[in-house]
Amino acid sequence: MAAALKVGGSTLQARLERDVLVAEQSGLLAAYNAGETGLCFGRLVFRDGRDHHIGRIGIREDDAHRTPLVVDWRAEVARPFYLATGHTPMGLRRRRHITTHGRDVTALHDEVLDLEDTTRTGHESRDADEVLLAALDAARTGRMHDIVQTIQAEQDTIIRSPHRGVLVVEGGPGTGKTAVALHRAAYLLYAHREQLAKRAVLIVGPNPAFLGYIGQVLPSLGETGVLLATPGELFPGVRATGTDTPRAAAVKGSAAMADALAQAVRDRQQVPERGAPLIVEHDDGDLILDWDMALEARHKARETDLPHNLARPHFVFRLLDALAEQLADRIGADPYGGPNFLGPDDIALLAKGVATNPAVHAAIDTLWPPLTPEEFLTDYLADPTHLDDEDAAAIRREGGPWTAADVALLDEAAELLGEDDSAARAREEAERQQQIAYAQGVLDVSYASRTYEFEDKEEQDKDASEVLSAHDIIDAERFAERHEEADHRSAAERAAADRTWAFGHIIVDEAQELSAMAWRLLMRRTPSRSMTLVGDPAQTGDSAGVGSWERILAPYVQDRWELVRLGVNYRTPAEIMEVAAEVRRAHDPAFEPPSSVRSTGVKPWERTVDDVVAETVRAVGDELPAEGRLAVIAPAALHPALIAALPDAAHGRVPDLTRPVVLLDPRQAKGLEFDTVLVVDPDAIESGAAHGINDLYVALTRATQRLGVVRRA
Ligand SMILES: Nc1ncnc2c1ncn2[C@@H]1O[C@H](COP(=O)(O)OP(=O)(O)OP(=O)(O)O)[C@@H](O)[C@H]1O
Repeated sequence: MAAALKVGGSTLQARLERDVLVAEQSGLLAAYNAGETGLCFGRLVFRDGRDHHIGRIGIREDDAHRTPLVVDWRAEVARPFYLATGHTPMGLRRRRHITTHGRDVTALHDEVLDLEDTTRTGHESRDADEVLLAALDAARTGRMHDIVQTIQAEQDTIIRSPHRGVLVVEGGPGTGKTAVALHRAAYLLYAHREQLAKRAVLIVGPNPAFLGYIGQVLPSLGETGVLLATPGELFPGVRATGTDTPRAAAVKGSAAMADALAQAVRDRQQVPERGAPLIVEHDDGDLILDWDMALEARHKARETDLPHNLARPHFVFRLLDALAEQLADRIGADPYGGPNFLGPDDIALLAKGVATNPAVHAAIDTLWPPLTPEEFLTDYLADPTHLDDEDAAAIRREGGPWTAADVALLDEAAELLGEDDSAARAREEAERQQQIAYAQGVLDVSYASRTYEFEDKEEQDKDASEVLSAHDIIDAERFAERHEEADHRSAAERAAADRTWAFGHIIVDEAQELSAMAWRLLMRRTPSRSMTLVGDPAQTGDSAGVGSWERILAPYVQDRWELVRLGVNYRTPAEIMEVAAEVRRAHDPAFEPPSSVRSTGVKPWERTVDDVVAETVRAVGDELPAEGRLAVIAPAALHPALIAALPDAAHGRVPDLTRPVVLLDPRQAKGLEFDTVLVVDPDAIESGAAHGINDLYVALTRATQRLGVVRRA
């Protein structure tokens, strides 16, 4: 790859070749890297003698038949690895789990599924879940790992679901929703490589720390055609660094904003006041742009139903015509009432004068200005209209950085405004013509070399006529287009820079957190409506439930969506889950958490103290695992004191989760997990936000081993 990147040359041909090479090499590199960890993790021996090794990627022998050596876990033939049971062995005689460390095999676990088979390997395990439990018990690293070795049957069904529309995956904490969604992306990329590699997959997660946490999973499976983004990163060129009050975010996210913005765009299409026309100085006499004239032009422009910037030329041309006509009428008028003195040439000349007068354009611009989404929204937020007074006050802002909620509004504005890209298109067309000329040159060279190749041959003419050269089957225009297709960055990179990109599939984690305006944005990014949504009503700020999925999805897909549920908690041991469930039961006595797949025998502790910071520091000292990670989850207000007292803890907007101790607020902790978790001042977390109980529930369910609660006296 390094060599490929160094390939010099500024010609189009050299650049194309380099880009193709780099794309190829980076794909290969991802596959090789994936191969370094757990390349092969399973083996299936069938009763009929078939014997397959299963791995993260498929590998074939370099023989004439390209014999499979390792079968990709996503292939149909690998399915019994995840689904076969003693009850339904799916033709299996035995299933082996192979555990490796680097290039060494460190453990083998065999399961015999054919009871008549009496041969033994000595690796038979008594507990079928041994490999799963070992994976769940392992020390955390601060990065999510793939689960291909231990995908459970209920998860496998979702990962391979043939459903083409919107699939909603619901489940309590730690049920593997995120893991399943990521593996589904990997599966879809495998099963529909043709469509998806070109269109890329978008994964939307709640915050940058979470994206950092899950970012390695797909590359570790050899998949790179994926773009990860938070909802605040979905408008190319804009970085959302500001924050909104919860009230402002709620107003900006509400569906009513779509109408308000549409109205506000119409407000920017003005006409002069009646009786107060605009007077424009012009060499051939002042021009009078009045109410009537502008109203007629605006009516015609709006009739096109085009977005603001695209309808604008219609408005401009109508007015230019009307003003030229006004001038002609005035100059050429016959005082005795006869026909106009001016001939068509004179009129054309007058029209040209009007159309090239900058003052005319400046006047028209004040009525129907060309607008960028950024300009428009900045103005709108300074003086929000078409909202009730309280809502308007909540979002009013003069300048300042963009927020995540603004991003959906910018996208909405971009739709309403449209982009007048005629200048850019003219440039592109000129470039295309250049490429065609270049391609013609290449074809001419190939034609010349064809004659040369056959020069020595006796029956030169006959042979030559039977051999098709590039020249015979392709013309210069098509040749140029082909090169253009092979050109450029990866699909994911192109997608990241293009607001109008249509993704092949979108995965949304914490989907119930998204606002109505954010849904509008995401739906525009996936015209095919191929999506996997992940959420848990009990962990989100919304009063959710199936009803809310229907409310969100029905406007876009009617009833073409499917809900699946996961019911087993793989992360949190039973002891911790009991504490978390108790907290919820105080509000909802019937609450049932997902059942934990394991228990550790370690009970969570709780201490009530006056000085929560000092107690937290002591607890960090006591609880810090020898291996693995510890998180302190505390309300944001306590962070300055905790940062001072725990100087080694990672903290901030995107904390480094691979450090031994990390300080987070409850919202940042969403989706993450740690060996040990200390929850500080739970009462403040619970009362700190509208759905504080959900935030506390999230905080209490992040640990894989130990939980401590430091309560304020
Ligand atoms: N089949 C499995 N094999 C091994 N580990 C698994 C399996 N399923 C889930 N896990 C592990 O369980 C943990 C929880 O998974 P994940 O984060 O996907 O859950 P979640 O439902 O998204 O949780 P939350 O809603 O609480 O964020 C992860 O460490 C994941 O790797």
